[in-house]
Amino acid sequence: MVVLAKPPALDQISLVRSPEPGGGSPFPGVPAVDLCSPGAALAVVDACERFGFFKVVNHGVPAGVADMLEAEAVAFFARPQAEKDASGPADPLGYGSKRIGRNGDMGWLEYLLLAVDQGSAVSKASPVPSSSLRDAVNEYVGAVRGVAASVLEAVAEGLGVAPRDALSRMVADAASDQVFRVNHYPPCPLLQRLPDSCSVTGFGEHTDPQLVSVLRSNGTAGLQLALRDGRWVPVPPDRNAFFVIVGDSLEVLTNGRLKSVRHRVVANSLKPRVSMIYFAGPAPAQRIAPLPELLGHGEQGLYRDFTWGDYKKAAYRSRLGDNRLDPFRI
Ligand SMILES: C=C1C[C@]23C[C@@]1(O)CC[C@H]2[C@@]12CC[C@H](O)[C@@](C)(C(=O)O1)[C@H]2[C@@H]3C(=O)O
Ligand SMILES: O=C(O)CCC(=O)C(=O)O
Ligand SMILES: [Fe+2]
Repeated sequence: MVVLAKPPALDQISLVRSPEPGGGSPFPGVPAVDLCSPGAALAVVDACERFGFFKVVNHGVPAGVADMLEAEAVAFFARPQAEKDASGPADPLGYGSKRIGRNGDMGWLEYLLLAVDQGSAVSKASPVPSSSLRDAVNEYVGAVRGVAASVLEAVAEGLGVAPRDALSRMVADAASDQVFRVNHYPPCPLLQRLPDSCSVTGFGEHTDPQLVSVLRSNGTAGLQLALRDGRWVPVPPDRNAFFVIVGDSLEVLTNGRLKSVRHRVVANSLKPRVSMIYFAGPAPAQRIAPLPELLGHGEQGLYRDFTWGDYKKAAYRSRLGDNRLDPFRI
């Protein structure tokens, strides 16, 4: 047996095996959908059923909106540690470094986690380090929540659910629980001392609890997703697209027809990765149960009744990699 000596800086961070090529059917690549094209609704549902993941292209959000936020984020993460720590520790909101959540998960990253108001502005409760960063987040979130709404409308239409806003209105609700996160994965030169088959965990494998998450990153690779057969595949970065991730709540609302997707980020030895993710969650009182149109006559839902508030509370007690839906399955 080969025993790997981990450099001390990585002591508490797990190593991951790099995806191995071969086995299973070949991954045809991440589906790309133009939400304005004819057939978009069916393409969205097909991608969500097969992968729980796709990318939105030709989305109409000006590149400058994301670039401005990325520049602000890079400037913030370059500040002295003590200044960044003044916006933390993340519990759950604010600046966090290496620790993810409250239950011992660790990754090679630092981040800012913020709550978003209905006016798509960062909520007053979130510790935002500067007014220029706040302005950039507000402008970006204002645009990206429109993408999330269009995706949820396409899902409803593609599944034949009426009205078309049956899902998107859960996120538009005045009390909806929207979260925004900027992750910075610094280069991890220590990786070069590990065998090629090994990587360092940036963000450990997990599913997102919300309905959908909309992710945009810079051009640095690292995101991977688990295919339905359990194989991990890398997602080529595309700074001009938004990646959409199906979350646990959408899985339940569609009675398992769309399944949430496990994903993770591995560290890069040379280049920093910056990602920004908008998590579209419903109001705490929202009942998360299969939409009646998606249940056949007399068919039972696969999950016991719960509200988003119940689920979020349970999620925050879980470890990142736990299968959080399991206790809710009938
Ligand atoms: C370990 C954890 C971090 C997390 C809360 C949790 O207890 C389990 C879910 C995690 C997750 C994953 C998706 C999002 O990044 C996130 C903000 C969320 O809503 O659920 C994180 C939570 C977090 O980092 O606080
Ligand atoms: O940083 C990334 O690319 C993905 C992070 C992620 O999955 C998350 O924050 O939930
Ligand atoms: Fe995630």
